[in-house]
Amino acid sequence: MATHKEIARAKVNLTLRVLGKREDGFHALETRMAPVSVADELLITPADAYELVCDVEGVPLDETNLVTMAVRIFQRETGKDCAYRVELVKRIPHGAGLGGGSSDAAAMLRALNTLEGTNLPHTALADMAAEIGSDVAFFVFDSVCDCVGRGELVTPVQWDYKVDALLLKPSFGVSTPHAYQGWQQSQEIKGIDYAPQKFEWGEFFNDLERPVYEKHRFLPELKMWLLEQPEVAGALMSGSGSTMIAILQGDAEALKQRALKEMDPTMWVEKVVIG
Ligand SMILES: C[C@@](CO)(OP(=O)(O)O)[C@H](O)COP(=O)(O)OP(=O)(O)OC[C@H]1O[C@@H](n2ccc(N)nc2=O)[C@H](O)[C@@H]1O
Ligand SMILES: Nc1ncnc2c1ncn2[C@@H]1O[C@H](COP(=O)(O)OP(=O)(O)O)[C@@H](O)[C@H]1O
Repeated sequence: MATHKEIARAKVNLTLRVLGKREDGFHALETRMAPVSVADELLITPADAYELVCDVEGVPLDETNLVTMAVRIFQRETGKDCAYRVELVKRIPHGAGLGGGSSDAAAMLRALNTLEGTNLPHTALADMAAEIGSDVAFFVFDSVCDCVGRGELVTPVQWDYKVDALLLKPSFGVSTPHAYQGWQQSQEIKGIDYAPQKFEWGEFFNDLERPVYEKHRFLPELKMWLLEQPEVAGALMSGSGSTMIAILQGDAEALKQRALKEMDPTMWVEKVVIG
């Protein structure tokens, strides 16, 4: 059988409201998430036993990899062998708030559902996904969704837009648990704009900016710098960071070159389409 290719798109959070801490330690959320055009790839070939390889260093290749977790849950729930060699081609940076690992896991569930001929509905895959992580169910649908609960209760929404954006990620990442832990005690930094931004496609805000900006002062500086640039219609941190989303109203390349020169030459910068 030929190699099966599954695309795992990254996400951004267009809105993220933290409602409070739950008894199980997770935080209750309301978030609208949207896929973006930057993506990892899973190249899947039949083999004697399951095996995972990756083209970049630093991604765990043991049972903690979210792709492997997806395989184990699928095997348990369906009784299938899932003997494949999976080549993971990483293009989504990690610790970025772009959900790379979560998207890889959901892509693996979608691929197994096709390759093993199980034809499970998205809702059944989303139940498996929720065991892996709060964000994973969203990636099963691979479309704009409103997510509640701890993020795992997902409803696809009609969203007929294609929005050009520039993603900018400094070389440091942000730990998701740390972002949530700091939420309750955190304060706004004077002079930084946290207010919801309004677009024809909806609102744009993120309650995790407050705790993350307190710890990583470069991020609010980057946001405010972006908001002053003529090419930028809006700017917001994605998820728990450290990626900043700049909504474009002008030339992406000119903005990218200026950001690298004036803010940080080591940033990962990528032009994407949201939606
Ligand atoms: C913040 C968000 C926004 O979309 O994404 P990222 O920015 O990390 O990509 C998500 O809520 C991240 O989802 P995900 O990365 O799947 O989180 P999980 O593995 O389930 O949880 C990691 C840890 O984050 C905290 N956590 C996560 C989700 C949630 N609703 N409340 C929490 O408090 C918990 O401390 C948990 O142990
Ligand atoms: N398939 C995977 N790709 C990337 N990271 C993974 C994967 N599986 C597990 N991880 C671990 O998850 C961590 C968070 O990665 P990721 O989900 O891509 O970022 P984020 O939580 O910021 O969206 C990584 O540092 C890595 O140790």
